[in-house]
Amino acid sequence: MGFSLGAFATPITCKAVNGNNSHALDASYMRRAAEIADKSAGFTSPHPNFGCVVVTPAGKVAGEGYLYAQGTTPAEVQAVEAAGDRCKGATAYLNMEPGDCYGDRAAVSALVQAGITRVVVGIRHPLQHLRGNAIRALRSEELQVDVLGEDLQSKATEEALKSCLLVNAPLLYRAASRVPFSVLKYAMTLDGKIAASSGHASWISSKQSRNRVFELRGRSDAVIVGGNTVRRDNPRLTARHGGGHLPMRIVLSQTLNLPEVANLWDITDVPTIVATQRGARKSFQKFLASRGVEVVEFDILNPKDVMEYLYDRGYLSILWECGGTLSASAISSGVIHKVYAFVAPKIIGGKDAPSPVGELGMVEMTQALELIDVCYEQIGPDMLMSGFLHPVPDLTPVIPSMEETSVIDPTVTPYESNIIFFYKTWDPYGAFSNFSPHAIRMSDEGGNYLTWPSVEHYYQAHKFVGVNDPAARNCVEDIRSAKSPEEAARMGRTMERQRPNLVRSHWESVKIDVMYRALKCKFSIYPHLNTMLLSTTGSVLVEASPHDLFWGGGREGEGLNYLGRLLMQLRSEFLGDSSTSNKSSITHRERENGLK
Ligand SMILES: NC(=O)C1=CN([C@@H]2O[C@H](COP(=O)(O)OP(=O)(O)OC[C@H]3O[C@@H](n4cnc5c(N)ncnc54)[C@H](OP(=O)(O)O)[C@@H]3O)[C@@H](O)[C@H]2O)C=CC1
Ligand SMILES: Nc1c(N[C@@H]2O[C@H](COP(=O)(O)O)[C@@H](O)[C@H]2O)[nH]c(=O)[nH]c1=O
Repeated sequence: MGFSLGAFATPITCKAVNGNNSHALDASYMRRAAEIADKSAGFTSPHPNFGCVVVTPAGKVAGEGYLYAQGTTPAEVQAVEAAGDRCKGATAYLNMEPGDCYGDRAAVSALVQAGITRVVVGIRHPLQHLRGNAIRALRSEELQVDVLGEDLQSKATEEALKSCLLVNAPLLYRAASRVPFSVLKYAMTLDGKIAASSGHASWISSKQSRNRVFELRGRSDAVIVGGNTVRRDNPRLTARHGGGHLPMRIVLSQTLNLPEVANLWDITDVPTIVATQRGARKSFQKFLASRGVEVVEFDILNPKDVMEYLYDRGYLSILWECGGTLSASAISSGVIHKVYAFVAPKIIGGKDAPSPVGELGMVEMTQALELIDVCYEQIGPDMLMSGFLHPVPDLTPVIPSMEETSVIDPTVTPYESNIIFFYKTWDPYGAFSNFSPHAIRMSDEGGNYLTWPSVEHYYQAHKFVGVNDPAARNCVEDIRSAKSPEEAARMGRTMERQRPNLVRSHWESVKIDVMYRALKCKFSIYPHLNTMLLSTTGSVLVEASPHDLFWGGGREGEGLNYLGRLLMQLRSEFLGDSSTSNKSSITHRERENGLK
């Protein structure tokens, strides 16, 4: 579950009373909203893709609209304008909750003023500071708002939800993983070669396939190749499909041993960045700069650091059009999310002819990376196979509904709740951190009381408690005597990774209760901590850990914030507001998915 103030602040006045039939209709209009949202992807600089479909009570589509580019007329405004009077009592389908970056409520106002009475939302806005705002505003205007996966749950709506996730996959990856969405594309012969053994590669795929590549480039913020591809192919890397967005071109070259004459140094139509190793060929760097090519130096040039850098520059999606050496490095670094393989019905042979992915260090077929959500499409004579290496992050079902929030802590009011962030122990509410130096005394399995230097010590050690193996028992003792909470965390995580056989069975399903017990003890035995916790009544508590997406809230609200939730639950119990007092009442369908 992800956390957002918007989610906590959503009242439960509007629950859909829908049968499966109406779910199927909702799903089909929502798929249409996602389909039209996607229209802008090829023509504008990448941005969230919004689509809106207005449907009358009689089931007729009265108006449609999609956002052409950031700052242009919102999809919702266009759709209600197109529908005119037929908006009265109609339903609006939005693939994504509108963003409200600058307090601009144009989308919400248009729906309200047009007389729309029901809004179906595909996914909540993935960015935490925008998530839930528009939904809350619409509900406060008495519109019925149904969110897929929250208010509407069925096979049909699941499929529609998927199309909403796909149409904004780059934004979701960016929000969840803090890297741009990366697609590896290559063209290969039927015998798996991306060039002849001479290195010659133009062309493997057909003209139709290459036109599709232009479209893919037009959907991306940048296209990446390695130095060898520049030397070998002298590519242009432009999107030549008749107008639209032109991606930035990026060359990754460690040696900077690149030709002085190259199409990529002509930046008349589109800029080029060369990413290189610090200090490489300074004279050539100067030459590139004189041509207007930007050079960015990295201490160690590797795909991960380059992706983090591009994330910081605000990039959403990257197309990798490199050869096998660089693609292997990118895949090994975990930065590639999706693959597009164009397979041409040609055989070139050649034992030294390059293949699309170089060395990954795998030796058994069982280690092979399996693509998910695979699609097959014939393009001219070629076959295009595409699929994901990582699942598209689904932030929607991880947002707690208001009911769940009320169960966790009834003191949190639907509107205008404050958020109190805590993380490092020296922060104002740092004592809420599990690393705070507050020892706890807890009874073990045999009923004997043991002292643990911090909640973190207790939590980490309990990964190995009850396992009938002397190594596990040693592990528990070693963690208990760790010098610091940091040390305990490091030991627990390392041991869990290196010796998974020592981890107690069902750890994933008991870990919340383990944490709950430790926290309950900590906030019961230290009166000043108890007072501090109660002083936060009415506020949402969030552990602002950017790394831990299970116990923490993540950098952009994408984390599940279980630590914050448990503290709110305890606060509520201490106030006598909840009947649950012996164990964590957080019963969550994602409990078993969390990682720490
Ligand atoms: N059919 C197709 O779809 C495609 C075919 N090709 C063909 O592939 C061949 C080139 O393949 P290949 O040499 O693998 O491709 P690349 O040039 O795309 O990648 C390798 C180069 O990337 C640079 N690089 C920077 N950082 C790294 C890193 N961390 N790990 C690895 N490389 C890094 C190096 O450049 P430097 O040496 O300058 O330091 C390295 O030589 C050519 O024959 C080309 O025609 C290429 C792309 C697509
Ligand atoms: N050979 C080959 C591809 N090669 C890729 O396309 C680049 C050339 O792009 P451009 O100069 O813009 O036309 C080249 O450097 C390599 O990255 N792509 C394909 O779709 N099919 C093909 O058969």
